This record gives sequence, C-alpha cells and structure tokens, in this order.
Amino acid sequence: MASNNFPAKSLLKSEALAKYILNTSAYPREHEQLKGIREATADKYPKLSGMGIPVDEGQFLSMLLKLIKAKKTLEIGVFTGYSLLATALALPDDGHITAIDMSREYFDVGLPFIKKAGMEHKINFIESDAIKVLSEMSSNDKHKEEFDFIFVDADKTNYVKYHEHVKKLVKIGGVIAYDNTLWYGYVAQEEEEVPEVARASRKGILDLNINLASDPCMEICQVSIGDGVTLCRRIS
Ligand SMILES: C[S@@+](CC[C@H](N)C(=O)[O-])C[C@H]1O[C@@H](n2cnc3c(N)ncnc32)[C@H](O)[C@@H]1O
Repeated sequence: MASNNFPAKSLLKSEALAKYILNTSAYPREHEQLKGIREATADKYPKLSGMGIPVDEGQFLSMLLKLIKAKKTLEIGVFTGYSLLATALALPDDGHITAIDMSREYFDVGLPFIKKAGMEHKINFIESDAIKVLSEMSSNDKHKEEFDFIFVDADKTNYVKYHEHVKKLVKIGGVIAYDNTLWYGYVAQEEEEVPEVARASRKGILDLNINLASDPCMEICQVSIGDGVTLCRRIS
C-alpha cells in the first residue's frame, strides 16, 4: 500500500534496478487488460496508484498459481483489481476467486478490464469488512480447507488476525501469500526513524513476521519482490 506520504519506491532496491526489471522482463509480458487497470488506476487515483501490486509481482503470483495448479482462491484487499485479474488469468476456466474489499468503488474501476479479459465469471466480489467475512467463514466447517491459494493485501494492522482465520481456510499443501511484509524497508529500521503515518502498519507487519516464523503449521519463505511477499505453505 502507498500514499503520497510514503516513498514512491520500495527502499529495497534502487530506482534504476526496479526500472531495469520492469522494462526488461515485466512490461513486455504484461497482459493488455492488466496494463489497462494500471493506467486507469493511475488516472483515477494518482496518489494511490502504488496500492496495486507491481507488474513483476503480478507475474510472480501468476507463475506460482500455475505451478501449484490452483483452482479455488481467496483474495483479501482487491483495490482496483490488478492482483485479482492477474490471479483470474492464471486460473483454469473453471477456477474461482472469492474477492473481498470494503470498497466497491475501487473494484468498479478495474471491472471493465476484467470483463474485457473475459474473466468476470471466475470472480465473486464481496463488499465488506474482511475480518467480518473471514470470522464467519473460518467458523463454518463448509469453508475449512477450501482454498488452494489465499492472497492477503489489505489493512496491515490486522494481518495477525487474518492469519488466524485464513490458516483454517487454506488446504493442507496450499499457499497463503502476504503482501508488503518488508513494508518499504521500515521493518529493518528503528521506530523513531519511520514516518508516523507508517508506524501502525509497520507494527502489524513486524507482529505478523514474528508470528509466521514460529508457526509450526506453515513452511515459510519471504521473498523480496515488490514490497516483500511471504509465502506460507500449510503443512499441518
Ligand atoms: C493495497 S490495496 C490492495 C491492492 C490489490 N491487491 C491490487 O493489486 O490492486 C488494499 C485494499 O484493502 C482494502 N481494505 C483495507 N482494509 C480492509 C478491510 N478491513 N476489509 C476489506 N478490505 C479492506 C482497501 O479498501 C484497499 O482496496
């Protein structure tokens, strides 16, 4: 997530290196309708356009979804739908995504591109507070071990709570991916050095990272792509 108070780029790599990756391998392979979402988002929300996952991360998730042959996925934090469409494009034709965001307005910006890509039939969008929906789902046996893949990219202060719920919803052998687990590099800085606006989310991410590192039900791998993505494979 980014706002105009945050650094435009992750602190993790130089601007030149980020540009090199995007220009060399990511932009040339970007699906036309994903590009459409990216450009429409930049037009409509110039200060928020960094909220969508970067193009190289979209391609990473797409590759991962195909490798694990995911069919049923859950997305928490849709915004204008970049990661959602990247996921939909990676699933087979009978794949299905349950996508939750508290704002329908954001989703509607990306929807025409999702439709043009012929992916609408794979998506069930739920406009709601994700904690509320996940509490209901995780207490209902019908949804236990339902999903092959879960992508969490919403309010960072709730990530530990999300983990309590989604660990019950992912299949054994399935994958949960948490976005922004390096939080612009602020996780490695002292709190006083971090802008106030980023502190609460930094704390949420620090708590999640510690929690995941000691979760015996998950094999984990923290990848420094985008703003950091932690993959958790449920092992028990
Ligand atoms: C970083 S953006 C998601 C970006 C998206 N994955 C993409 O690639 O474009 C975070 C989203 O989470 C949503 N959000 C934040 N807190 C939420 C909550 N408690 N329940 C549901 N959605 C929430 C916001 O409305 C916002 O659209």
